Amino acid sequence: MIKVGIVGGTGYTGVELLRLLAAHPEAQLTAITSRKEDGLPVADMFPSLRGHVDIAFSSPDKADLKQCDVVFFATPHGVAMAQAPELIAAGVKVIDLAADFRLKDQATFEKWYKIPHSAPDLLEEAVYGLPELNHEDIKKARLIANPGCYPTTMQLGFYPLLKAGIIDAGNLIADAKSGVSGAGRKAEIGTLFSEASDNFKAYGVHGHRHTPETSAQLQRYTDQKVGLIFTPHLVPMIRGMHSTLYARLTQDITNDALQALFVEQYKDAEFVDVMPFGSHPETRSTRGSNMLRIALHRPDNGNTVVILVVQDNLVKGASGQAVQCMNLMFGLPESTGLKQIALLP
Ligand SMILES: NC(=O)C1=CN([C@@H]2O[C@H](COP(=O)(O)OP(=O)(O)OC[C@H]3O[C@@H](n4cnc5c(N)ncnc54)[C@H](OP(=O)(O)O)[C@@H]3O)[C@@H](O)[C@H]2O)C=CC1
Ligand SMILES: CC(=O)N[C@@H](CCC(=O)OP(=O)(O)O)C(=O)O
Repeated sequence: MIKVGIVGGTGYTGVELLRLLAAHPEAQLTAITSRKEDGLPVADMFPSLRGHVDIAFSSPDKADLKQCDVVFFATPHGVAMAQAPELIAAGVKVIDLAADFRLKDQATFEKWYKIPHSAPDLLEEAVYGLPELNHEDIKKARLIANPGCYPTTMQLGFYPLLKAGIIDAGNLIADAKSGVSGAGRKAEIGTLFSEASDNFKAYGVHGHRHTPETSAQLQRYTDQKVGLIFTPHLVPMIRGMHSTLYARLTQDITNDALQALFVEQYKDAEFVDVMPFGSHPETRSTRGSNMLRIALHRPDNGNTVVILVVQDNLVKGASGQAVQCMNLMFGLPESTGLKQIALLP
């Protein structure tokens, strides 16, 4: 059994990790931290876990994380970088759901996250945890930088076209919508029911930290200079993410050939569903599951491809993806414990 620790077990990605790992046949929940709930049985806070999780929260300074084989950090940016060096030196694998190790360039990280990086020596070693594109490196990794939720949709949507060299990489556009759980469980005015429900708005239009993350990753796959305009929106639902991506074709290609590119690229990807050309994927078709669905469109058969991508921000956009990485790091089949079918309605 893989002994698992979770730092930040009371947040939304933390409890999602608990839901997935409690049902994982090879994982043993060993330490779960909370600064505020030290000693409280986990299932007292989350009754959905009664009968499945029988340990209590412990404060991060008391939790013996070094006895674990892997520790997930489901914490705000800046927490994992403080503890990862010691854990890794002790032979513990680390999976950070925050952004501490996602950007290789320290200055870019500090510019966007406005905190000094305390473990820059680990930036080079960290492996970006997007299994569909980084499978082999993840298997060997000691430290995983789990991708942001929006960047997962943007990368998996643009990648086949970029790799084929048939789009203008300098003019990528992503118009994306997230459910409110994307902002986490912490108390904030913007996520109050009366602020976020029956309402719809864009945010971060002049610049969002997921733009440099996505651009830096996409840049690995093309010689052209990547240019990305990304506009996130908050939609009045709890879970779910819908990204509408636009790319300009630079070569003649039929719709069948476009579709074939995506089908071929993801034929072995258990968690990417390339739907029939012209489909309209719904966020609820991924709710609670680790599946990401993609559908291609070509308005008026012109030179713009529209790529629709949906996922559950808490599963494929965060905790499910992190468990997928754990499976690879420990030599397990990638889908172990991740076969949940989406909830409908
Ligand atoms: N929500 C989402 O859809 C996604 C989130 N992420 C990223 O995952 C991370 C977690 O997000 P989310 O679960 O939404 O956040 P939440 O705000 O819901 O939870 C944060 C958790 O971190 C703990 N925590 C906060 N500060 C510290 C600290 N200094 N030391 C130790 N623990 C701390 C909190 O617990 P306590 O106060 O009890 O200690 C809580 O359990 C974030 O970095 C987020 O950006 C990534 C992709 C998607
Ligand atoms: C709706 C909402 O607020 N979403 C979050 C993104 C969540 C995520 O992926 O976060 P990290 O990259 O910070 O880990 C945001 O836009 O800040």
